[in-house]
Amino acid sequence: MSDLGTFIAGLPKAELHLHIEGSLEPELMFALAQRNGVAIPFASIDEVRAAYSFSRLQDFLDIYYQGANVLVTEADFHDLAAAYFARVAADGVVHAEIMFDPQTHTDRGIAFDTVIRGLLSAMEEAEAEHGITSRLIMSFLRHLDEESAFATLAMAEPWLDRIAAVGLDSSELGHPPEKFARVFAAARAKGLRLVAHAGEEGPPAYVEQALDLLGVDRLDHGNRSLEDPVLTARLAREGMTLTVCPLSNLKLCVVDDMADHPIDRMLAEGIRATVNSDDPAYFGGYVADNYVAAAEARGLSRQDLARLARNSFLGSFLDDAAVAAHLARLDAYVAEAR
Ligand SMILES: Nc1ncnc2[nH]cnc12
Ligand SMILES: [Zn+2]
Repeated sequence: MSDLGTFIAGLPKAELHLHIEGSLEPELMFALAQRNGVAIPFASIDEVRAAYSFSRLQDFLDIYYQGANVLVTEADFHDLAAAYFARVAADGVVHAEIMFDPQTHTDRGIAFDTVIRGLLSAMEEAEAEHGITSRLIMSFLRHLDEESAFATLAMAEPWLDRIAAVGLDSSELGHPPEKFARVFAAARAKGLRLVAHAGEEGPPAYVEQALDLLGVDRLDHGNRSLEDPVLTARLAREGMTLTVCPLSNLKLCVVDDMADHPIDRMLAEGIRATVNSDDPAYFGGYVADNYVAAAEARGLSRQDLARLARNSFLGSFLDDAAVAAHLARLDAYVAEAR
């Protein structure tokens, strides 16, 4: 590993933008397809990987929802999340706030309880085995209607003490945040934190809606905010965390080239940007790979990388004491590496 790679792998960090269904590696997809007798339209693992070529978000989503069909039992959800935690333990991840999409599973007859029990047991194990703490974010699929989101929130009722936040993902264009303003208000009233994807493919106006109509605590992606200088200044002024995903942006053509990635511009504008993997099994890398790709393409310094890791704790839903402890460990690591 390069010096840069070694520094990044050891840098304590939180991952704040990770869809657990997007960490389904082709090897596990095949194993689960066999275990559950589910047919998949691929003859080999190489064929699966060859299909991962996308020119927009929707190309990816079509394949991602198809892949999720192999997830059936509580053990499947457990194994999926356990594989993620084992993998990112090597990436310096000490805390992860992971999204799951209940509707992807409940709409095909899998019980909400099956999904969440599997994920929660893997999260408990990850803390014991890898020292990684984690939180759950329940994301609503924005291509579905408000009624379906409300039904999902109702299913989550017995589990609210184990869910940190709700999120909003899937096809952005044509599904503005305003469509979910009432569901987000209801989630807020139940004590949940709020995050939403906005400004990945959607315009700056969608980011404004996420802030003003949903009242999000954190913004997923947010790239297109930079098209609007007033919005850019507002995000910086309000200390809004952006969970940016460089390899995802490249794979989904949000940027044409990593050399054009705006991560350092976000930092220069004073935005609390973080680096995350989004759907690592589909986009060619886990969180440390995202730091390395951005650092190499944009010439990020160790100071920039430490800033990004620092932002990941500041933008997390951990309490102040836990954030302070992580920051102290991060500072010690950076001082030691000098
Ligand atoms: N990058 C992304 N954007 C929107 N929805 C998603 N679901 C999983 N990954 C996503
Ligand atoms: Zn995402």
